[in-house]
Amino acid sequence: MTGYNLLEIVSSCIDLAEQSGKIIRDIFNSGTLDIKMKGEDDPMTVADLKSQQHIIAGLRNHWPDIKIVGEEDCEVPPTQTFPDRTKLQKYSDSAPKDYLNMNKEDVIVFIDPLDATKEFTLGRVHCVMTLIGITYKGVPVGGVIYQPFVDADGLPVPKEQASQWVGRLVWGIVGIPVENLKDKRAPEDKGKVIIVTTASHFNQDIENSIQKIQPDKVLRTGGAGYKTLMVIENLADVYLFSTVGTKLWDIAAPHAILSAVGGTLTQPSGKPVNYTDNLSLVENKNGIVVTIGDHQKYINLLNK
Ligand SMILES: Nc1ncnc2c1ncn2[C@@H]1O[C@H](COP(=O)(O)O)[C@@H](OP(=O)(O)O)[C@H]1O
Ligand SMILES: [Mg+2]
Ligand SMILES: [Mg+2]
Ligand SMILES: [Mg+2]
Repeated sequence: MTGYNLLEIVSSCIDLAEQSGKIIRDIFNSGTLDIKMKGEDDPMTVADLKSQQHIIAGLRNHWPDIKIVGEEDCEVPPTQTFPDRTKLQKYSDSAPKDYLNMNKEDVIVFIDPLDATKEFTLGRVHCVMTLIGITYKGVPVGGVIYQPFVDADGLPVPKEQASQWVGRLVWGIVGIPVENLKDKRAPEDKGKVIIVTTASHFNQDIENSIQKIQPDKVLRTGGAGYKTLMVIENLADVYLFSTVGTKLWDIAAPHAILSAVGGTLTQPSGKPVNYTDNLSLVENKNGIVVTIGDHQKYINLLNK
C-alpha cells in the first residue's frame, strides 16, 4: 500500500494527544504560562507551543511529508518520540476500506494544541482540550480529543484536587462506533432547547442568532472542542457561534467525532465547511452551527 492508513494516524494521534496533555498539565502546575497576545482576546502560552511542537514532531517521525495545519506558528525541533501506530489494528476489518489506503495529497492533519487558551490563562481549565483532526478530501474522517484537567468521566476537578486529573481521551473515526461517550442530559432538561456558546468571545451577532432560536437555556463556556463535546453528550442541543473567530483546527477533530455519532456541523447558512490547507481560508468566517439532531430545523430558524 502506498497511501496513508487512517487507523495508524489516529493511533499515533492518541499517543501524542495524551502526551501533550501531560505537557499542558505540567506547565499549568509550574505556574509559568508565559502568556503572549497574538491579537485581541487571542492569547497563546508556552503550553500551546510545546504541545504543538510535540505533536508535529511525533507525526513527522512516521510521516515526514504529511500535510499539517497547526494553530501556532513555530519551529519544530526533532524528537525521539515515535508514537504507537498499532493501537487500532483490531479495526482493520471493520473500518471503511477507503481509509486504509488514502491518497496522500487528500489528507490534512489539523492541530489545535490547546483549545480554550483564554480560559486556561484564567484557571478555568475544565474546558481545555488538545484537538487533532484528520480530513480526507476536505471532510473530517478521524478525530482525537484529550481533556487534561478532568476525571475519567470528563467531569471537572478543582485544582486543589489535581491528583484526580487523570484526563479523558475520546477518539472517533467515521464508520466506527465511538466509545467512552455518555448521554449526560439532566432529567429536568429533557425536552428543553439548550444552546451553548462562547464564554469569552461573545458579541451582538451571536446574541441576535440566539434570539432567532428562542432557546429555553443558554450556556456559556470555553473551547470549540468542549462545546462540541457538550452537544455530542447531549448537554446542549446546539453549539452556536455565528460570527468570525474559530478556525479549521478548532473544529476538525470534534467534527469527525460528531459525524461518527450522526451529528452535523455546518456554517449558519447550512453550507458545509470546506477543510483546506490554504492558510488564507482557515477562518470559519461565517461562523458554525453544531447539532446532534434536527440540524435543518435550527438552520431554518437562523435564516428565516
Ligand atoms: N474573536 C476571536 N478571536 C480569536 N480567536 C477566536 C475568537 N473567537 C473564537 N476564537 C477561537 O475559537 C476557539 C473557541 O473560542 P471560545 O472558547 O471563545 O468558544 C478558541 O480557540 P483557542 O483557544 O484554541 O485559540 C479561540 O481562539
Ligand atoms: Mg489560540
Ligand atoms: Mg481552539
Ligand atoms: Mg488553540
